[in-house]
Amino acid sequence: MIAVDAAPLAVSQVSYSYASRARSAPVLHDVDLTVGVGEWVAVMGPSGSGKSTLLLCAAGLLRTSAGAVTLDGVDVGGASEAQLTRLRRDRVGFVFQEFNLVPALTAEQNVGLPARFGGIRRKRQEIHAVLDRVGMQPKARSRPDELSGGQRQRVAIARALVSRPAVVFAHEPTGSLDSKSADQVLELVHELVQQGTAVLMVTHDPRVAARADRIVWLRDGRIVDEMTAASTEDIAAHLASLEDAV
Ligand SMILES: Nc1ncnc2c1ncn2[C@@H]1O[C@H](COP(=O)(O)OP(=O)(O)OP(=O)(O)O)[C@@H](O)[C@H]1O
Repeated sequence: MIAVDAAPLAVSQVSYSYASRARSAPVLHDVDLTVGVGEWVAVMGPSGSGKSTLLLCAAGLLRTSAGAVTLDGVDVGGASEAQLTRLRRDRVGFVFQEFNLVPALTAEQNVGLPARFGGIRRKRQEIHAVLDRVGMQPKARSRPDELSGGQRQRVAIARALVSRPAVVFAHEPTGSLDSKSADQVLELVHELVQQGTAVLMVTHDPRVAARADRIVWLRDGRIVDEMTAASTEDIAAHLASLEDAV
């Protein structure tokens, strides 16, 4: 068991209410969650249970209404916007379907981008080596609109691999992919985890969650269950039982 203060990600007693629904019940209630070095945690639960909100709070993209988030040793609630920007740029990776790559830049430029923001120019050789690892070296000069969904996700993961972030936040990383591309993306996530990165991933897909070390179940904004080493069938059955209970 990893001590909470040594974990790359620690969410402690976090609650969250959207301002537009301030009078209604919070969307997250007293959530506690720790992701250790080289640990892959999947968040599952019925639609509207608060998975995306939890991910955004954990990544410091939403300021929590109560509780604390420690990301790579930084108290997110006490950090300035500039500190948060640096943290996200240097220590955190995002694999989100919606905002993965900069459309105007080629694959190789996208992979080198976080370092450029930090004033570092990565060697082309290093970028091409990592693109090669994800099978995208031949497309190094292509822009995102010239790539398939799976190819774009692979470039996004190459960017995370090269930056060696402490934590990667992933939201439905295989959502729009065919099963072969999805398998490739999951294999790359596994490589990230082996490299020591902590991964927090929201997914609806039991096959994806079955690859994680641990599954955390949300219902009505609360953690109601945890599973380790679960089969796809067990996960699907548990999801169905929670959905029926909603
Ligand atoms: N920007 C927002 N403003 C107000 N309410 C919101 C906002 N975003 C989400 N909600 C509400 O907060 C609750 C949790 O939403 P969230 O998107 O976190 O759930 P989810 O488990 O990720 O859902 P899904 O599986 O459908 O993506 C829902 O009731 C949703 O309607």
